[in-house]
Amino acid sequence: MTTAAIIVAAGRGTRAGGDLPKQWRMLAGRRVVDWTLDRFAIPQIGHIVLVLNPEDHDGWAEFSQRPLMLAQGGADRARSVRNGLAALDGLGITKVLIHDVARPCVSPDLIRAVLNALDTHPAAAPGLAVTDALWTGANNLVTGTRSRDGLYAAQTPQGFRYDAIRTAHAAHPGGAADDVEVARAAGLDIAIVPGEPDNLKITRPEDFARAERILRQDMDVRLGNGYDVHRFGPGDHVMLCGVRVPHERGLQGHSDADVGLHAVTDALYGALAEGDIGRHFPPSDPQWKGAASEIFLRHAVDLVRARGFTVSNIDCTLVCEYPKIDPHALAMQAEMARIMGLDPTRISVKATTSERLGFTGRGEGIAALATACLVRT
Ligand SMILES: Nc1ccn([C@@H]2O[C@H](COP(=O)(O)OP(=O)(O)OP(=O)(O)O)[C@@H](O)[C@H]2O)c(=O)n1
Ligand SMILES: C[C@](O)(CO)[C@H](O)COP(=O)(O)O
Repeated sequence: MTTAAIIVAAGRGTRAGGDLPKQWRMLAGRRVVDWTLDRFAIPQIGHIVLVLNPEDHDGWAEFSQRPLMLAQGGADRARSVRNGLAALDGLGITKVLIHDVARPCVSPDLIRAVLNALDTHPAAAPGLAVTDALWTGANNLVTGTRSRDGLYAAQTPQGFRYDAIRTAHAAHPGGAADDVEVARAAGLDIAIVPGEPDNLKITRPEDFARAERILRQDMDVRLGNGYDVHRFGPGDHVMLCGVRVPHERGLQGHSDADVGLHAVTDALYGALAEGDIGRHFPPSDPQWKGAASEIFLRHAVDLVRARGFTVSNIDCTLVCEYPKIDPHALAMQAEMARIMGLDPTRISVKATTSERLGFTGRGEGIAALATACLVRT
């Protein structure tokens, strides 16, 4: 995939106030950075570079575990962008989008419109035609008027043919407000794509409330549940939530019989009203014999993303007397987070016995239940 997005997130957000730089603050239940990154999780984009401030140690630790590239921020926005562009060297990138982390309400439609415009132009960016009358002023008095004709408010993502913007940034003396300014200095033609009024940049404290209203207005929340059971048989380990757990017996099944991953996968399909694992991976099909259940979970997560949803959280409960789950629960959480490309704090793995009652109580098998919450904005 030769299209990349650079999300510049190294600023300090001084105008927005607050205890943390604005990208790390909560907005409609998630951090600003999470909203923005999710907007770019579309099939057309193959690589995402997140540009982080060297002081944001927790961010570096967290995002280095994710399927993302990281680059170090510079002293100003333009230098952060340059570092992001350099991180993409040698990957054969043809188109690149450059976006402010502080614009979490950007729509996937706008992202696609900018990308499409790059088929016919070396550069393209969203601009919002100015509709208000314009004045000059001083000391709270109007000192003049200006024509609004031909004026646009600049937005991001700004899109470029990669080689052209890499060369343009290398030649620019610095101090540009945005990448369009850099591209213009290099003589590139820049197409204006209609911007979106909701694609605001969080700049001042009051912008958080507006962004929150925008993100909540179209929120679509879906819940799904999953339930699965596998019977014990011969073996020396069980696969549970992606982790190999030593045990005196194994679980029987057509695949690797990972009852935990199956319940989570079914919860995701359920939330999308997309049936269950059996519909997507029929047990009658020999190619799934002994298959790693990670394949099923990845398929469900890809479907979630293709439908425009993100996984908000997962809660999985394993029901068995033995093996004891507690010593493995953190590894299971980490493994599911890896498979699903999620932060581990969004995934819960817990276990209960059934007080020696029923088939799980008699040690005949293991059951798993899962709930998934999906969100589309
Ligand atoms: N050295 C910098 C400065 C800014 N940015 C990013 O550039 C975008 C637009 O900048 P702005 O809104 O000005 O953000 P801040 O610089 O964080 O805000 P402020 O100017 O209020 O401190 C933001 O996503 C910001 O994180 C960056 O990556 N590196
Ligand atoms: C790039 C930009 O978002 C275009 O509107 C903007 O210029 C960056 O933020 P700043 O407030 O100008 O630093």
